[in-house]
Amino acid sequence: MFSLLSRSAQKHTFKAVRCSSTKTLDRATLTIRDGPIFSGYSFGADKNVSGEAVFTTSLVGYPESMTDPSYKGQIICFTQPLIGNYGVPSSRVKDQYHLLKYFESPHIQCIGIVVSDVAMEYSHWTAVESLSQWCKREGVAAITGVDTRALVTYLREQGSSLGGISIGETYDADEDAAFEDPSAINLVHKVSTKAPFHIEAENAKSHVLVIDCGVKENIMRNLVSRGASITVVPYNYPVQKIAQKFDGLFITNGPGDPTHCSVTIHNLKQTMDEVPELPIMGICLGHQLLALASGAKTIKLKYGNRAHNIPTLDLTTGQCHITSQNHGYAVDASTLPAEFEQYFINLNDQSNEGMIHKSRPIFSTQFHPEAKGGPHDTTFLFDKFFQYVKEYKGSDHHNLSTGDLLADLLPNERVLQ
Ligand SMILES: NC(=O)CC[C@H](N)C(=O)O
Repeated sequence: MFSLLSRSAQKHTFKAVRCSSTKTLDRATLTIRDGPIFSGYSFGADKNVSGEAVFTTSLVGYPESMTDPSYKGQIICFTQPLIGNYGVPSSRVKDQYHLLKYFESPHIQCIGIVVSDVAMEYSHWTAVESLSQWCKREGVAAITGVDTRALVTYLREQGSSLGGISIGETYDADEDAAFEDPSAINLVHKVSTKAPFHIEAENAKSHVLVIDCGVKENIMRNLVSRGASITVVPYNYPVQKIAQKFDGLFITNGPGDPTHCSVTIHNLKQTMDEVPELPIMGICLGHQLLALASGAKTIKLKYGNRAHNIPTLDLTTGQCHITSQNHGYAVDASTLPAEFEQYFINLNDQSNEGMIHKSRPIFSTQFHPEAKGGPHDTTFLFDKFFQYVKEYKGSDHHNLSTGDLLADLLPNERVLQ
């Protein structure tokens, strides 16, 4: 059994664990700030990186997770011991909505990955390259041969930590480069669209405004496939000025500390004040921003929740759903304002997983109902949102006058379809 002493007291070093394909690979080291050091082998870009080291226990879905903009600036450790065996599909394949079929964004968003044993050979009918080739091509550091059980034990005991991957034969732990802390900056600014764009649904039944804080393709797919045309705007777009022209408002997932998005929080608050009947749904960062705009507070969790099988209780029905999650922050349920109630709670750590307005068509979830890949237990929440949209469209409150909206909104639009 290893002892997990702080690095100032003792730098605990783990030798590379046995893994396949190491003969041809360069040495690499994963260092946790004030924590252990792991020797391994590089199978990605020849590049030293640092960021927040987080772990996910999902068994599949590494292409989707690595392209999820919510992982921006993070080093993902996969606890599933063998990663890469089904290769990587093409980023060029699109679906009928012109959305990426296999990825959540066009590029890898995390800065590095850590695995116990990478599969350099792969087999899958959609695969066009190996995980190693993809990481190299995208400039992402990757280390194999790491005792991921020891790493996760450390992260669970000490909490989220900064880490660095360095490539090379010799590594001197005393010459650590400064660790970059991605939570110190507004990562949403890096991943949000720079200009509004529009996706027209065939035989559109509604028009939804989407605030892009780092949107996943499958969130847009879940909206458009339900007959909604969507207009997607940057995270800092003054949505309060145009919200009354839409049938609903959606706030997406995104990276980093939600409190950095003060402009989005301000805009959301004004929108809720000025268009009180507007249906609103938020996911993950979208949930946190909606909570902050309503007056609640967020907290940083010790090590976050990243998995595809987290049990979550729906407090309105008593039903448990298995959910996909990827977050390091959470809404402090004790600070929810009186007009909201908790919607879901996490059955592992009791943290807040959603809120719902007591009288208005507004709700949000910390977990991911769009979950790609899977599970799909909670996609009914998109149907709930569109039920709200339908009722709003049929109500007196909503005088839709789209008119020249798109022309005003999208001077240099990227209209898809
Ligand atoms: N997936 C997300 O939207 C993540 C939300 C936020 N960045 C967090 O880590 O809590």
